[in-house]
Amino acid sequence: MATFQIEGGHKLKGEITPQGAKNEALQILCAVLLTSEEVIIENIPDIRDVNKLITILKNLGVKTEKIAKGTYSFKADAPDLAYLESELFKEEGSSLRGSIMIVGPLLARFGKGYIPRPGGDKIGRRRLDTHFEGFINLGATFRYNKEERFYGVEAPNGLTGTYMLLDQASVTGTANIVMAAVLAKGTTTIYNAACEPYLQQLCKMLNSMGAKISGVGSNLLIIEGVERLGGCKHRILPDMIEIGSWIGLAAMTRSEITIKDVSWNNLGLIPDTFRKLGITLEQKGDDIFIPSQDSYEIQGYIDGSILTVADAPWPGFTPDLLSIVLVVCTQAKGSVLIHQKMFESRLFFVDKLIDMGAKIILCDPHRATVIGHNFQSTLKATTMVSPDIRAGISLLIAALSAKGTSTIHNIEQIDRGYENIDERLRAIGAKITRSEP
Ligand SMILES: CC(=O)N[C@H]1[C@@H](OP(=O)(O)OP(=O)(O)OC[C@H]2O[C@@H](n3ccc(=O)[nH]c3=O)[C@H](O)[C@@H]2O)O[C@H](CO)[C@@H](O)[C@@H]1O
Ligand SMILES: C=C(OP(=O)(O)O)C(=O)O
Repeated sequence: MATFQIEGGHKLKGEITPQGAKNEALQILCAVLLTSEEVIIENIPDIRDVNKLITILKNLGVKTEKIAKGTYSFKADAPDLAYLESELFKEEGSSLRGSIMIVGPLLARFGKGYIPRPGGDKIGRRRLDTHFEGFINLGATFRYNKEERFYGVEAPNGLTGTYMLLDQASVTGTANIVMAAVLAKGTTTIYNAACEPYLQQLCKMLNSMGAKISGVGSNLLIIEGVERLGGCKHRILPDMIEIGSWIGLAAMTRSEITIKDVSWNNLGLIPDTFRKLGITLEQKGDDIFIPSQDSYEIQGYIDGSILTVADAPWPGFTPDLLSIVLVVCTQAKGSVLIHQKMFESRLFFVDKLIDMGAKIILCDPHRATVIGHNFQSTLKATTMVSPDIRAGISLLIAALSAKGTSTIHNIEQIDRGYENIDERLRAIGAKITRSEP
């Protein structure tokens, strides 16, 4: 386990540029399997999960070339499907969540797709029913080996378009079904589709490869199947979760930070949610400027009741920023209810914040009330273990605002989704040291 040592209590200052979006990159990389032609992808973040998926693609026989930092060329003209039945695949495929999205493209193009139970954050139950029900609706047969926790779908005669109403607006589930449907015979209609910017970007990419998807950005996608897809060039959007993390970091450390090139039009409710916590954000071109603020006051509702920040499928507020909002509230003026509706175990990390002196009541696994200190009392440094990626970054933000030197173990969790984070934060004045085991 690698470790960060963080000397907290210092103001930061400067500019930070967000990396490419992790969750978009995972979808886009899987889509390269849909064509035998060259696909060039720009702004790929250099993070653990993405690098693991690139390794899986390489082992699947996809020709991969790094052209420049963040830019790769992929050509899946002669994939080695035998890898899907190897022990190596069982190990590699289960090490991240995003690997599940190779199934749809493989099924569509080669008539079969396999996957071991995928990894990702342990933040509650993470079922895959939506994915497989979608493939079955398109005509695939499904099998699951319970002992090996290995899933398989097959459609030797190809897939056929149909109408389907998803049981939930699953992000990776929608991406998987869309990637299967683009090569199916006839028309597929997907209602209750997820429509995060990650998915909008995936659909744009697929359309540029020759797919016929309409309704992009809504929860009703209509896909007219085509026989083949060609190559394309695609650029990944800035990571909105990183952007939200840096807003939280600026507020908690009372720092003046400019977040560069954020793609404002794709941030949805994120800026306004932080504004409701009293944080000043200014739009300057396509940048976000956050001035140094000695205090930020949580707004109540019009009727005077206490603000709730809750997650919801897009265009609702993303669940991946709730842990960060929670930590920011520990130093706000006022109180808030954080309601994490999607995941059952994502709020348990608040114990660590309580140890640091934060005033938080964990009402149940989904809800926590936070009573902010308004900087009248600083958090105390401590030693902690990062349980998941977003708790990890939240604890790092807490440590940077705390008095004294904190230690965070298991920072591999943070490295899953934040590129070179210690170096980038040191560049704006953070005192962080990494030690490898
Ligand atoms: C690699 C990747 O892209 N991971 C993201 C993806 O995971 P992933 O695609 O795995 O998450 P899903 O969208 O499938 O579901 C997330 C959770 O929310 C629940 N759920 C989902 C939709 C819904 O309408 N109602 C509902 O209760 C699901 O049961 C599940 O527990 O989307 C999640 C939800 O935005 C994000 O946290 C993850 O960062
Ligand atoms: C939950 C997350 O990731 P994953 O789905 O890859 O576990 C996340 O990015 O916050």
